[in-house]
Amino acid sequence: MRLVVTGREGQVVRSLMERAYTRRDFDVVALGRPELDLAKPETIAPALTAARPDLVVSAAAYTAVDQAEDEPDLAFSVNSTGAGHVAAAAARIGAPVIHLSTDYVFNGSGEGAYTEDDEPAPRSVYGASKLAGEHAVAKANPRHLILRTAWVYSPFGRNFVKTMLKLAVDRDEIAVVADQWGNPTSAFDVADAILHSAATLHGNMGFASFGVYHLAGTGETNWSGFARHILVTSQALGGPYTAVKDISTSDYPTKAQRPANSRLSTAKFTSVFGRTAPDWRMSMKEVVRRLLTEKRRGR
Ligand SMILES: NC(=O)C1=CN([C@@H]2O[C@H](COP(=O)(O)OP(=O)(O)OC[C@H]3O[C@@H](n4cnc5c(N)ncnc54)[C@H](OP(=O)(O)O)[C@@H]3O)[C@@H](O)[C@H]2O)C=CC1
Ligand SMILES: Cc1cn([C@H]2C[C@H](O)[C@@H](COP(=O)(O)OP(=O)(O)O[C@H]3O[C@@H](C)C(=O)[C@@H](O)[C@H]3O)O2)c(=O)[nH]c1=O
Repeated sequence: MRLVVTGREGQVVRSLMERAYTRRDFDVVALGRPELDLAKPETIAPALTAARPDLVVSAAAYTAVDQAEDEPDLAFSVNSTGAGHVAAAAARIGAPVIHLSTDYVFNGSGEGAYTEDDEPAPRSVYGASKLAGEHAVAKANPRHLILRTAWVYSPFGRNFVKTMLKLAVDRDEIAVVADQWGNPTSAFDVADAILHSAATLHGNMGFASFGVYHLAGTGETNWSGFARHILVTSQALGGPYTAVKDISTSDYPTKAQRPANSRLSTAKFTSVFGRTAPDWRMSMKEVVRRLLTEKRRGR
């Protein structure tokens, strides 16, 4: 089965390439700029058509949450218009699309974990552009899976785990918000879920499983708890450690507002696809171990 994925250097794209490398049943092709530029709609259909996908994975996005507040037009053109064109091109080729979205579509005032039936109401330009992207994808290609994930980390690109390990080297203490709750998710677990759901869709194309799903690491924490666990794990593996101080959102002003609660219920994905992402602490340990090993090897 040939998967064509948008983006080349993103966390999820690189994790997908790595996970598919050892599998005979998947051939993954990554398309990035300049041949596929989500901000240039005219590049999208030709690049996707030439790559001959059985299924398209729409993983590229404008992900700079604070910067998006200053560049709303670009964020919407990439995350909404561009995503819509990807889904439309896939439909014309006859391919389903798996599109990635975010917990930041919710406003965070809810109490428990959000389900797919809860009403999104984004607080940020990034969240609003991703919600508009969900609508554009669903309209352009009825054969879609929209996977909302959260707090993604990996050995690749920019993410919270890498930031904390870097800050720990020369800070005596890191102050981190303790009043925003969610589910840290390894990009490798997202990649595994994409491969699993792609195989399910391919094996049973008439199966009514298209729609919106939540897919995140099992277990919840806040950013401060996440930071503390990263650093304790790093210390246990011989890496950098520093203390973490709990602060509140008002002590850490940012351009974009983030939800106080963006926990995602993954029950629907589990019940339809028969799979649950591992506990976030287990997956995080593997990523920290790999980052420390790569650092020791000078990579
Ligand atoms: N990171 C997170 O915490 C979360 C991410 N998500 C969603 O998951 C998906 C994957 O995220 P993640 O892997 O972390 O993203 P990254 O930020 O790691 O990578 C984004 C990718 O998108 C590419 N890209 C950006 N703009 C364009 C463009 N105009 N045309 C083509 N490609 C472009 C980037 O290319 P280049 O390398 O050239 O810049 C990069 O390869 C996204 O849809 C994101 O919204 C959802 C929840 C959490
Ligand atoms: C670096 C740092 C961040 N923070 C806070 C700011 C913010 O509230 C929270 C997370 O910060 P970051 O900016 O690293 O993460 P952020 O860019 O908000 O991460 C989001 O990215 C997008 C793409 C998503 O889709 C989301 O699911 C989510 O993962 O931690 C601290 O309190 N102290 C710190 O030293």
